[in-house]
Amino acid sequence: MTVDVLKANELKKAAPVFGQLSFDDHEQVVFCNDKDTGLKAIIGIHNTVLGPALGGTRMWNYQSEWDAVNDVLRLSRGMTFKSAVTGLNLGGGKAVIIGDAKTQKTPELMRRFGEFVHSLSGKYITAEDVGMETADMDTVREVTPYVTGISESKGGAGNPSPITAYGVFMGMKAAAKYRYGSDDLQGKRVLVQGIGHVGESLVDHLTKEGAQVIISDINQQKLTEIRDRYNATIYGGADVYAADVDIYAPCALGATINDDTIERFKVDIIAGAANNQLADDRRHGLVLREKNIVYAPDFLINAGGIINVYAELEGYGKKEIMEKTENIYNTTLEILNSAEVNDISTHEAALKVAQQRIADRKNSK
Ligand SMILES: NC(=O)c1ccc[n+]([C@@H]2O[C@H](COP(=O)([O-])OP(=O)(O)OC[C@H]3O[C@@H](n4cnc5c(N)ncnc54)[C@H](O)[C@@H]3O)[C@@H](O)[C@H]2O)c1
Repeated sequence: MTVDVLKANELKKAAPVFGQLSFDDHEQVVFCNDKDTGLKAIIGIHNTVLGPALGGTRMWNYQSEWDAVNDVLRLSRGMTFKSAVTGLNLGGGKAVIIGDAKTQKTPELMRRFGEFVHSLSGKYITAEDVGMETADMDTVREVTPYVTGISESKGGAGNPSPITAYGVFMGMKAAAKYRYGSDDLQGKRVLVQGIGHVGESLVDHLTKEGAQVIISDINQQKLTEIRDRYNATIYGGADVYAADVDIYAPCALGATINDDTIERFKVDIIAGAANNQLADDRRHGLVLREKNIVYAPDFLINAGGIINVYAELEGYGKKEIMEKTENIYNTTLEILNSAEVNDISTHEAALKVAQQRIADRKNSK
C-alpha cells in the first residue's frame, strides 16, 4: 500500500488496465453495462481480507468516465480502512452509477444493478450513498440479498445518518479532550459546513452540549430552517475556510482541505463527516500537523453509518450500535496520541492501525 491515490487527470496517464486497477491493490473492479435500462456502473472491490467488501452505491452525473473510475476507487479504498480501523469484519468496496439520480434512476435500472451485485455472490455488499434512498435499496433487495440499508419494515437498520452524526460528535469530543484537556464543547465555536442528513443531527448534539454553532450550506432555505430550529448562527463571512472559530466540521463534500484552503484555517480542530476530506492524504495530513491543527481522521469518526449497516448483517440491536459508535471516542483519542508519539499525521496513524489489522488477519489465514 505504498502508492498514492491518483487524481483523475493522473489516472489518464497510467497504463490502461492493470496500471489503474491495481493501484493501491484493488482486488477487483467490475464494469456493469445494460443498454435496455441505460445502466452504466462500476463496482470497486478494494480488499476482502477482513470480510465481504461493503460500501454504498453513489449515483452521480460525472463529467467523465475517468472521474467515475477515480471516485469509485478512492471511495472503495476508504471503506477498507474505515471498517478495519473500526474493528468490523468487513472489507472495502463501493459502487458508482453514472447518471443523474433525479432524472435517470428507475426501478428497472436499480434492479439490473442489483443483478450485477448478485453476480458477485456476496463478495460485494451494497448500501446507500449519495443519490440513493432507502427505497432504492428495497428495490435492489428484490433481486439480491447482498444489500443493506433497506427499510426498517423490511428488516433493515434504517437511516444511518443520526448514528454517523453521533460518531462524529464522539470523535470531535475526543479531539477536544486531546487539544484542550477537556471534552466539554460548551462555549466552543463550531462551524458545521453542510447541514444535510448528518450535519443537522450534529448541530443537534452540539446545541444540546452548549456549543456556539455556526452553519454554512449552499441551500439557503435549509440554512434558515436549521438556524430557527437550533438557534444557530448562519456564517456571514466571505471565506468559510478562514472563519474565526475553534472547530471546523466538514459535513458536505470531500477534499475541502486542499492546497487552496489549508493555509487559511484558523481552527484548533477539524472533525467532520465528509469522506476523503484531505485532497492529498499524506501531504495535507502533515501540513495540518505542522500547523498544530488536530485532525480527527474522517474514515475513523464517520464510521457510525457502517456500524449501523454492519449491525443489520450481524443482527445487532440499537444498544450495541450505540456502544460501538460511542467507542469512536476511545479509538480517536488513542490514534491522536499515537500520532504524537510516532511523530506522524493523525491520518497516517489511523491508516497504520487499519493496515496492521488487515496484515494480521492475512497472516493468520
Ligand atoms: N449519511 C451518512 O451516514 C454518512 C456516512 C459517512 C459519511 N458521510 C458523508 O458525510 C457527508 C454528508 O452526508 P449527508 O448524508 O449529510 O449528505 P446530504 O446530501 O444530506 O447533505 C449534504 C449537505 O451539504 C450541502 N452542501 C453541498 N455542497 C456544499 C458546499 N459547497 N458548501 C456548503 N454546503 C454544501 C448540501 O446542500 C446538503 O445540505 C457526505 O460527504 C457523505 O459522503 C455520510
